[in-house]
Amino acid sequence: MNILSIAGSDPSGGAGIQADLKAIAANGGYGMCVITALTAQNTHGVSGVQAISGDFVLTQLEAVSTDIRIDAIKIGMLANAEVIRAVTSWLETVDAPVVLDPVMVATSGDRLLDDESALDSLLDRATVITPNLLELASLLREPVAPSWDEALRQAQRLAAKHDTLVLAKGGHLAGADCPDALVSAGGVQLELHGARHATRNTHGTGCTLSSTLATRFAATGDWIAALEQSKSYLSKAIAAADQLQVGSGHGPVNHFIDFFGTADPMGDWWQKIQPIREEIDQLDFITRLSEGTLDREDFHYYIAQDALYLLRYAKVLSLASSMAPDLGAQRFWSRGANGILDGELQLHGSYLDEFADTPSAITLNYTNHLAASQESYGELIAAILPCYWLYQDIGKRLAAANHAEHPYRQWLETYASEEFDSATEQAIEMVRQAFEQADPQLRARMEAAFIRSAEHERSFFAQAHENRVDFSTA
Ligand SMILES: Nc1ncnc2c1ncn2[C@@H]1O[C@H](COP(=O)(O)OP(=O)(O)OP(=O)(O)O)[C@@H](O)[C@H]1O
Ligand SMILES: Cc1ncc(CO)c(N)n1
Repeated sequence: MNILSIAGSDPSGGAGIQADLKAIAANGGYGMCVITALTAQNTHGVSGVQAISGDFVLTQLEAVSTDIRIDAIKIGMLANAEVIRAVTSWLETVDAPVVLDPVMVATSGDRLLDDESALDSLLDRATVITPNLLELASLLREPVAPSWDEALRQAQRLAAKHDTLVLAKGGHLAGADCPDALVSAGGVQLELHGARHATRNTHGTGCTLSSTLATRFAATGDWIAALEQSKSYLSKAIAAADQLQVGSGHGPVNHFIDFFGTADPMGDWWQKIQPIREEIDQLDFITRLSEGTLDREDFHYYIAQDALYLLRYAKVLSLASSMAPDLGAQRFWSRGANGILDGELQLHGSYLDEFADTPSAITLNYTNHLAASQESYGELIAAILPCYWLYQDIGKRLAAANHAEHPYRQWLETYASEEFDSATEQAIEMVRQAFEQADPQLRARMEAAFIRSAEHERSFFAQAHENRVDFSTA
């Protein structure tokens, strides 16, 4: 589907044609853009506008339409009457559906159209007009609707006046709800209510919604389905906006959230290792440990290997501490290393006559993977994380099976403590922060390191029963 955006440029990338191209691509369309104006703007506001001449807007439009099939058009900022005349005359030569976002002021309050009445000539050609509450009132030359019900009546009047559909947007209303409604001359066709996300990063929501609507209509041929899909996409993009950290004012929405994970990347990782978590739960080692029927010998084999693992793991935590970007993280990983050396390993020692000195192949593989992840801090702590998170998760279930006579009572208690919960939560947060700062390549490496460690955890638990592969030297 080829979608043409006719709009202004926002060099900060969150609104205008930049937002349109991102939204069109994220929704499966091929985006094209004819630029009507250059703006100088950022997340705080607009500091300059330079309109393109009507003639050159027309030259751009003709270059596109004489060569490329256009499946839908989205119109945004038009700057002035000259540009509007150029676009209106060109539209007589094409019959694609038009979503017209009557952009008059930016989210920051800056004006983006010098003569609002000039829009009138274009409204009849639109298929859908998408005004916010202020633009709706302005197009009708009426006062701003004081309530959503009145906004719906205004939308109906505008639809009747121009024989179009009107998408009334309630983003500027006060309250927890963000309603939108598709209205025709006959009345409301579809009303959607979405939760208002608590974020100041809503720069470009209107641009994103209108270009998504054009794209989804080109794909479905149905305005109702197109609006449902568009609202759901925009809501996800707004919910994930704070992850972007672009600028210090009203930042952009997160257009590609569906490509790089759900709103919480850590939740997404946890989902991805679900099959591994299930396998661990079903291992003989875990079920027998929980029932208390695990052979002493198997338990000792595990504990001996785990002691060897922990000695190396403590070194890896110290390394993470030395690579940490801030004091809080440095202290956290260092405390983790100390906790192992002074706490967990004491417990292991209490089960063992002496520490084994030969790591199994499985133990060695896991610690080698940790050591191989030290190229960057993000990757290293992603590799470290499953050891916290899986033990905390499994620890909860094991603790539920614990009782005074349980042969492995002390071990079962260790990983179900509040301290371990809190350490796990902090470790997840450290990784989340590193992930948010990482570029896409590092994010991919972090995720791979995390999943690989989870796989090593499974093999580690399984090794007492399944494959005791020992290297002759280690
Ligand atoms: N905080 C929010 N949480 C959820 N949805 C929101 C939020 N803010 C705006 N929206 C949605 O964004 C879309 C655009 O609405 P709005 O009324 O803000 O349009 P606009 O003023 O044209 O946008 P812009 O601010 O980009 O110019 C609507 O679907 C609205 O429901
Ligand atoms: C170029 C451009 N178009 C539209 C908007 C509306 O948000 C904006 N801020 N900038």
